[in-house]
Amino acid sequence: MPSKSAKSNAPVLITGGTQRLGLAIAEDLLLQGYPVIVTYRRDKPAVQALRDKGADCVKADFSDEQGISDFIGYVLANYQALRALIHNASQWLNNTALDNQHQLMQTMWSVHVSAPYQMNLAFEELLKNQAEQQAGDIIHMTDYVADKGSSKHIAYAASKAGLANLTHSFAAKLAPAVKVNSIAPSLLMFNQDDQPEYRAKALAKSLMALEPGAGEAVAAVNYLLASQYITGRTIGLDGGRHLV
Ligand SMILES: NC(=O)C1=CN([C@@H]2O[C@H](COP(=O)(O)OP(=O)(O)OC[C@H]3O[C@@H](n4cnc5c(N)ncnc54)[C@H](OP(=O)(O)O)[C@@H]3O)[C@@H](O)[C@H]2O)C=CC1
Ligand SMILES: Nc1nc2c(c(=O)[nH]1)N=C([C@H](O)[C@@H](O)CO)CN2
Repeated sequence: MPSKSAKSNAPVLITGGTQRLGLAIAEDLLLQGYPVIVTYRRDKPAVQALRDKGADCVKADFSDEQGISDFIGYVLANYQALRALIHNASQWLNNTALDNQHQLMQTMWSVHVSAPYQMNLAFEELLKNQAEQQAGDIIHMTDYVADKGSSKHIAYAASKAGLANLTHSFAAKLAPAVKVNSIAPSLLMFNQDDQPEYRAKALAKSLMALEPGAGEAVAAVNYLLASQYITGRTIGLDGGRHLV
């Protein structure tokens, strides 16, 4: 059973929950006593480690329609309620990541917009089924560049803007049983292959000029889960980048 701090024994579903921010969120919620479902694409040690902690780890690729449909079918066949749905899965593709620009935009749209859109619709009743005491939650992990754009990640930024727009529509559609919010990070965690020059430039983009780590995202998720009132809003985790 979940700890006192966990308001419901319905699971939290985190897409892309086996590395970096998603993994940190999944591990924190497991420690609080929430049941957790995570999705992953690539096998890695964290998958078994999460299974050992009781998580349901489901292999799923949201870059195509069948992958999204298969995953939705699995959840509907195996679960009757969800405490929260956290759309974290993402590919940070730059403008030249694929030769075919149509495929690049399709992939970004599929992972960042179509998959969250279809899951939000398909899981509406599951999120409402647990709302006896606490509203259910949908959290969209967007990005600072959803508002500002990105010259090097154009399709990525556009798709994150689409995801941010889903927050407005679904907040209005699902209230008051379900709250729907975005978390819009800028730099939280570098990638292992980020070079010193890139790191220095990235740090200089914000007033705080630091790499805070996954804890910022974990704290923001917990704030939203605990709130009775916030919906249709975006929490910016960007170190004051908008004022630089
Ligand atoms: N890290 C940061 O500083 C920032 C992060 N964000 C956002 O926060 C979220 C988490 O960031 P971060 O932890 O760095 O994310 P990652 O780049 O580490 O990706 C998270 C997960 O998404 C999964 N994923 C990728 N493509 C697909 C796909 N086609 N179908 C299903 N799953 C997929 C991956 O699964 P697998 O590993 O199994 O392939 C991966 O584990 C993302 O939405 C990101 O855009 C925004 C701004 C800054
Ligand atoms: N899916 C991902 N999206 C983003 C990542 C990432 O690693 N995976 N990283 C960033 C950067 O940190 C950027 O915010 C600062 O350079 C953006 N999105």
